[in-house]
Amino acid sequence: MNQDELKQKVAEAAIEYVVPGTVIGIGTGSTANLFIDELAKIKGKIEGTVASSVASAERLKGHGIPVYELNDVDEVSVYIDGADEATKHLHLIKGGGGALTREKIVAAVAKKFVCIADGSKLVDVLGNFPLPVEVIPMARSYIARELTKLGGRPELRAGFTTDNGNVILDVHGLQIMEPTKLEAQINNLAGVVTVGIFALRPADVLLLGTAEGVQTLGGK
Ligand SMILES: O=C(CO)[C@H](O)[C@H](O)COP(=O)(O)O
Repeated sequence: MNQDELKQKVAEAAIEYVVPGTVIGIGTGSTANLFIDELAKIKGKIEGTVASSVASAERLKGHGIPVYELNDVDEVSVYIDGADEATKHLHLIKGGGGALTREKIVAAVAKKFVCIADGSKLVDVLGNFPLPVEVIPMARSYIARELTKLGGRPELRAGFTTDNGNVILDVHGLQIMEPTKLEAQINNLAGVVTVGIFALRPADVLLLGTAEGVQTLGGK
């Protein structure tokens, strides 16, 4: 099976985690897109969704699935999203698609976070994938210097602006041995909006698409 087929398998498997009659949090990226397409088949069973990006909101609306503002919603039963890297501890790197801040907000609100990914995303140590950091534009140079002090090689994501009007620095060359510590450390830098480490609020469930089938890590 190729990567796209594995993504399709986990997108289908994630439907089991949809709680009928509730608002579902929807992530961003190619795997999340496949999940949206699956969700469309059962759209009558949910109250609606909140989306972690403008792109996902558009796709949901295209299927006729209601999309609410997060501020108008009291509860999100489950958040379903992809990842760029994941460990067996369910720590993640996210933000390859640039939606990390809204993804982290919806994940924080959700009662359960189900991460869906093809098996190639499972790693022993996070950091091979360049770590995205969303930064207020005026702090870009300062944050780049601070990230260099932490041992990384930050690169501005050229020509890219987030849905929040900010820039992204992709940090190469980090071996993230202590994800919760580094997440807090980078988040504490003045001018950082969000770092793409999801460890302080890890996934609750990780569904991995493999040639042998969908592997489930974490709780049900
Ligand atoms: O964090 C993300 C977007 O900001 C995505 O979840 C991540 O980039 C994985 O994307 P894909 O499902 O296309 O492999």
